[in-house]
Amino acid sequence: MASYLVPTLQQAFCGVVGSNISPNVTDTATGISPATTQPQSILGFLFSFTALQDWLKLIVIGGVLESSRRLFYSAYNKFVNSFFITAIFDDGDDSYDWMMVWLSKHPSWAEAREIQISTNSFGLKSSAVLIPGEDEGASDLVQGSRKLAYMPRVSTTQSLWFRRRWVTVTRSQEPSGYYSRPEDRLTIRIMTRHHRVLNELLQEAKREYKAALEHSITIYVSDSSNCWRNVASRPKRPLRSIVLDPGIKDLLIDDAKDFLGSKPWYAARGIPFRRGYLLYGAPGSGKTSIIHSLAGELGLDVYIISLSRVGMDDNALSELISELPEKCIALMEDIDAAFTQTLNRDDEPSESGPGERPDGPHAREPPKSTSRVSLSGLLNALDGVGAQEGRILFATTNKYGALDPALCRPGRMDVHIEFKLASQFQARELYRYFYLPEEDEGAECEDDDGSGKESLGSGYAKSTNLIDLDPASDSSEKPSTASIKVSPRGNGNLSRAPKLSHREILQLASRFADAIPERQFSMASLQGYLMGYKTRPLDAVNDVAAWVEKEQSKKTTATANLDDA
Ligand SMILES: Nc1ncnc2c1ncn2[C@@H]1O[C@H](COP(=O)(O)OP(=O)(O)OP(=O)(O)O)[C@@H](O)[C@H]1O
Repeated sequence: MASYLVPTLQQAFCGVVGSNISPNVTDTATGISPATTQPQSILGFLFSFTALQDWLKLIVIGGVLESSRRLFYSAYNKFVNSFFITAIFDDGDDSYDWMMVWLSKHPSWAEAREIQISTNSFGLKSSAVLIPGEDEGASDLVQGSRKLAYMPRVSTTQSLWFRRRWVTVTRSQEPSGYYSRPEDRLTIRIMTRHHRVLNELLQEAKREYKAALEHSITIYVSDSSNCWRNVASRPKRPLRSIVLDPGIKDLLIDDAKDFLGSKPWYAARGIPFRRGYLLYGAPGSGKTSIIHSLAGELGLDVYIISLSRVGMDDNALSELISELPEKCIALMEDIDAAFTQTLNRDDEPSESGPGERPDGPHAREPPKSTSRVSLSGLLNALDGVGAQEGRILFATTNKYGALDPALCRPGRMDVHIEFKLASQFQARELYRYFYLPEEDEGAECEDDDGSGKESLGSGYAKSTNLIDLDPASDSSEKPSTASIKVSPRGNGNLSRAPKLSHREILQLASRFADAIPERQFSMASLQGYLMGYKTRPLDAVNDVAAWVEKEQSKKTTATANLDDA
């Protein structure tokens, strides 16, 4: 074919060249100029039968070559891939966050030459603020701050070693969703034939991620598309910081721990593996705080179910509850509000049982429901067929009496606990914890047995000159801020705190508690009062009687106004 094509093309080419040399020369035989004949002869040649045969041959040979090339590459890729496991992680999935946190700490990943700097939290909900080297000596996360992450730029592939296996990591952006918005994707290829190595990598990444969250709990809420979204990580609150009447905290923690370890027991008896706690009582008495603290103690995430969320109805609620993970705390705050929003949330807490409305002058009409979640929808969601097993449900309310008995029955709410206004015992313990937050358990015991030993762990340094804190003693000897030496220690407000011994704090705590009338003030209001005396424990005690008087007269006026209305 080539032997045929070459002379013909040469002939055509020469004709064209010739026409350029003497463009005005006309072919005498035909009367047509060569410039017009040459393209026609080329076209004629190209579509002649013999040439078409040659084209066909070219196409067939080209096709065979291309197919063999593709076949070879696909076989080659298959062969190479058989030595690798490829895992894809999409942004928005928890596993993506595990991997990103793990990778951001990996030396090879951080040594990339084309770097993207990121303050992203990757679900840890604490943005990175420290530049590497800026925080010598400070441990990450413990102080609530993380280092910036150095990451390879998108579309680059980085390689690293994991358990003597070669791993390549590629960051890319792929269009996703309705508007094809680019979303980050991580592709990890591990040189191994076993999923075991991938699982080990995932386990390590998840472990590190959890360790980063060790000092915090993760809070989830449902978004407008009815999916659970990780919205915050909160520092764990020590159980000791919540002061309840003796026995309540132990009851809650023991019961919840016992439940979490009893899955086989429930299965053997065919009882649905769920537990519900109803915490009711005065506002600001620690219901929400104890739930968050328990979540930290039990290592569970908190899923907040808001019955009054826009778009929440029976179906959405049931779907949300069925999507809860196996071990978690589901929290429904102010469970009464969804059905009784016409009631004032600040009404006196009801002493009556569920379904028993208080009679008397303040009794109201049965409240109308304003929520799109119906009571039967809620009941079904809590223990219907789709209800998740293994979850602990906490519900809180200030109006126990307004709740439907069906909602409170065992199986839905197994344990009911009342939270009352502060007792003197609580006031004393609150004061003590407020000014001695770092006191260890041992120190508490030492003092409780009356030995009067002082705590070395006290937030307040040991005082050499003990002052007389006995209120019974002569008023001229009563402690006042003027009689306390102010010793600067460290930076910030605490540097202005006086040096008081452990024993002195305890004595002040007792005096503080004596001034608080039993069950009249919420713990939140006592905490609010002490906040005004962060560095003045003595003034807090000296001024408390006046504060109590003022608050009581405010309450009397408010009640009188309510009666007049
Ligand atoms: N028993 C308590 N011990 C220590 N602090 C408390 C206690 N009760 C309340 N507080 C403090 O008061 C504030 C409010 O508490 P919390 O939100 O837990 O009360 P609540 O009972 O859930 O109130 P509400 O019914 O209004 O939601 C918190 O900052 C908490 O630190």
